[in-house]
Amino acid sequence: MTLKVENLTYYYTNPEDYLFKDVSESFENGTMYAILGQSGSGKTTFLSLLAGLDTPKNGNMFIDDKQVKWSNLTNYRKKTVSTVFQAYNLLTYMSAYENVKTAIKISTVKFDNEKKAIIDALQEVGLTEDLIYKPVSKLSGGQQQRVAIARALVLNHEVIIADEPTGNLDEETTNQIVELFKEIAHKDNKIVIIVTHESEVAQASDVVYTLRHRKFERSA
Ligand SMILES: Nc1ncnc2c1ncn2[C@@H]1O[C@H](COP(=O)(O)OP(=O)(O)OP(=O)(O)O)[C@@H](O)[C@H]1O
Repeated sequence: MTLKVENLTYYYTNPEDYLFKDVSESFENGTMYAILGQSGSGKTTFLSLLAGLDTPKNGNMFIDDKQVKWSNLTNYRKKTVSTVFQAYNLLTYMSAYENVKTAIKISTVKFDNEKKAIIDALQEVGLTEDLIYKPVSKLSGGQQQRVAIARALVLNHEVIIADEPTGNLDEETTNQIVELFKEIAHKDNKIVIIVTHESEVAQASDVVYTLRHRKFERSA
């Protein structure tokens, strides 16, 4: 699958003050992408367009050659893209199992064996059985991020987007989470796009973009 953007332009209030203009890039499955850039350069804004959470001032987005309608992003969010955040955004009073189950409940995905799908996703991210029924508030940051990744994986969407997913984690845990994202791209054949300011994440990625001077530069 290819996720393609064409002439993407975004500004908040003043068109002269655009964050980026006429960005045209393609994202392919089996590939991990990092997006770097100074604070305030517009990385999260760019990601919110790819995640179907906001619409650009101009430009188009395509899945393979099918145009995504900006006027109806619900379908795109339900079927194509899953997002992982820096602050995990889990329901902390619920267990890992229940967090993943809730994601299924609010989606359109149906499983013959839902319990197996949930446990498979939690095992894929390396959570052991003794952890998956505890409230996630009792888990470490790295373990909580694994739950958030399992929640994104269970729906089997083609595009996994992550905004500073290792921003709250120590170096060793960061490396483990980066390896996990790499496996998701390379073994599960997904498109993985990560906004980061960390060099470990960029070094592990197949392609690195930097948002600099309001332009995207590709450096790998
Ligand atoms: N809702 C908004 N209204 C107006 N300006 C905004 C809004 N959200 C963000 N901005 C501005 O747009 C610019 C880009 O913000 P964005 O969060 O995309 O940057 P970023 O590169 O992700 O930054 P960081 O690395 O600090 O998270 C910033 O100058 C920010 O202040």
